[in-house]
Amino acid sequence: MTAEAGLPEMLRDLPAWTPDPVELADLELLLAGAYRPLAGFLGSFDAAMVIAGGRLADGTPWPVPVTLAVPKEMTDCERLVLQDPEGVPLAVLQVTEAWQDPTSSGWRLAGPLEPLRAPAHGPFHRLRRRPEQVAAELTGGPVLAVTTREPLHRKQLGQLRQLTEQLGATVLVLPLLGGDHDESLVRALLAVRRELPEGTQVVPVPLPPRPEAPSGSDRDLLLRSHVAAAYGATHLMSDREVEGGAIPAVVPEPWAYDADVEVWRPLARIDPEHVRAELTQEELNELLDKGEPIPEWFTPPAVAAELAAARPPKLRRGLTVFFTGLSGSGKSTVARGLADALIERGGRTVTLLDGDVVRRLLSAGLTFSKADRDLNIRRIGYVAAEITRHGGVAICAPIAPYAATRAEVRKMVSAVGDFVLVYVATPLEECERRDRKGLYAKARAGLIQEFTGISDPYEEPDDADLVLDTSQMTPEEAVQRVLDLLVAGGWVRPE
Ligand SMILES: Nc1ncnc2c1ncn2[C@@H]1O[C@H](COP(=O)(O)OS(=O)(=O)O)[C@@H](OP(=O)(O)O)[C@H]1O
Ligand SMILES: Nc1ncnc2c1ncn2[C@@H]1O[C@H](COP(=O)(O)OP(=O)(O)O)[C@@H](O)[C@H]1O
Repeated sequence: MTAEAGLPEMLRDLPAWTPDPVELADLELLLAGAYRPLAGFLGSFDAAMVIAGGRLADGTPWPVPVTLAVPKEMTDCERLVLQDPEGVPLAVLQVTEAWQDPTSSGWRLAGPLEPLRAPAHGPFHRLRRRPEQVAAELTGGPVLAVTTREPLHRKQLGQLRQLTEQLGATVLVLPLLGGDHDESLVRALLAVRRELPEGTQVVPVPLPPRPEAPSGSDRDLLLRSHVAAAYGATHLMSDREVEGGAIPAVVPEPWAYDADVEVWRPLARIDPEHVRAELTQEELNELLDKGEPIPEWFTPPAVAAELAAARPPKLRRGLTVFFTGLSGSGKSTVARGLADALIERGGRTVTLLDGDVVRRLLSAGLTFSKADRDLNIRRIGYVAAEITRHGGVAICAPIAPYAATRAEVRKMVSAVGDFVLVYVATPLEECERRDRKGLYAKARAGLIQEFTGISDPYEEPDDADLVLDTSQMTPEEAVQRVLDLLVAGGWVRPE
C-alpha cells in the first residue's frame, strides 16, 4: 500500500468512479487478499462460468460473480480510479475488458487492481485487521471461524464452546458488516467474548448480503468459507455442510434449553418434556417492539441491551410519516394537524417538513422538472431518515409524484426506523375546485408549466399504509384516521 501522502500526479487525469456499497466491500476484500485467488473484478467469461457452475474459467472454485458496474460512458477508459463515497481514491483498475451483463444489460469493467490507500474505517477500525495479519497470529492449531450477521445467543455460545473443545480450536468471530446495525452487531459480539474460549478474536469483515447469494444459501456459505480461510481459519461453523468450501464446515449437534435444570445443552441429553422452545425471530421482535425484557435464559443481558438499542420499542422508535398527493389535496393541513396532535400528547419530538416550506429553504432554487422533484424528495428523505435515526418523528408533506423516488425514501428510512406512507387521494376535480393558491387556474391557462395533475404526472401509490380522500371528511377526521393508524401500529399510546 502506498504512503498516505499525496497521490501520484498522473492520477489526476484519470476518470474516477465510486462503486456501490457491495462493490466497495468487494474492492476492500480484493485489495486485502481475502478473495484470493481473485486479484481484481471478473471479466465476462469468468463471471458467466461462476454463475453457471461456481468455478472460474480456469476451473478454480469461486462462488459469486465479483463484478464492477459502471455507466456506459466509462467503458472506453484504460485505467479507472476507484474512490470511496467521499471521493478518496482507493485503487486504480487496469481495465482488461469492458462487457455487458447479459441479464441486466448493464456495463461492467474487469481487470486487476493497483492499491492506493487503505479504506478509511469509522467505529471499530482498530478491529478491522488485514487477513494476513490475523492469520499470522493464529498459526498453530485448528481455528474455528464463526461468520455471522446476527448476535450470538446462549444456544450458539454453548454449541461453539462444545465444538471448540472437540476440535481443540481457537475461535475467530467474523461479524459480517454491511447490514443496518453493524456497530450494534460488533458490540453484541464483543460483549460475549468472555463466554468464549480464551484467545477468541473478533474481526469485522465487510461482507454485505448480496442478491446472488442470499444469507444461508450454498453460495453464501462458500463465500464465507473462502473469506474465513483467508483470515487463517481451518474450520467454519455452519448449520449445514456444503460441497466445495475452502475449509471444512463443522455442523454443531442440535442444542435446546432444558427448563428442568435451566441450562442450554445438547438436545440428545434432555428429557423431551423439559425442552423449552427457542424464541422465534417474530417473538423476539414482538418483545422488542413492546419494550418488554428479553429473557436471560435466551441471551446474555449485554446482548439483549444491544438488541433493544438496535430495535427500540415502537413508542420510542424513530418514525417518518410521509404524506403524498396532488397540490391542494390536503397534505399540509393534515400533516400540520398530526404534528399538533402529537406535540399536544407529548413524549415525542416532531419535525414537520412541509412541501412549500422545504422548497423555500432546503430545496431553494430547484424547479419542478423530474430531476429537481426527485432531488427535492431525496433531500426530504435524507433529513427524515436522520430525524428517524435519532428517534424523532418526521412528518413530510410534499407532492412526491414518482413511485420510485418514494420507494427510495421508504428504503432509506426503514434502514434506521419506521416509515408510514399516507396517500392523500383527494380527486383532482376537488383539488382544482379548492385551488387555494390559484395555481390550477394558472396551469390551465398555460401560465405554469409542468403542473402536477394538469401537465405533469402523478403516479398513484400502490403501497400506501393509509389512503385518505379529504373530499369525504373534515380535516379533524383525516387527522384522527392517521392517529388511529399510529396507535394501532404501536407508535403512539392510545389516549
Ligand atoms: N409545476 C408545479 N407542480 C406542482 N406544484 C407546484 C408547481 N409549481 C409550484 N408548485 C407549488 O409547489 C408545491 C409543490 O412542491 P413539492 O416540493 O411538494 O413538489 S414535488 O414533491 O417536488 O413534486 C405545491 O404546493 P402544495 O399545494 O402544498 O402541494 C404548489 O403550491
Ligand atoms: N378533510 C380535509 N383535509 C384536509 N384539507 C381539507 C379537508 N377538507 C377541506 N380541506 C381544505 O383543502 C385545502 C388543502 O390545502 P393544503 O392542506 O395546503 O393541501 P396541499 O398541502 O396538499 O397542497 C385547505 O384549504 C383545507 O382547508
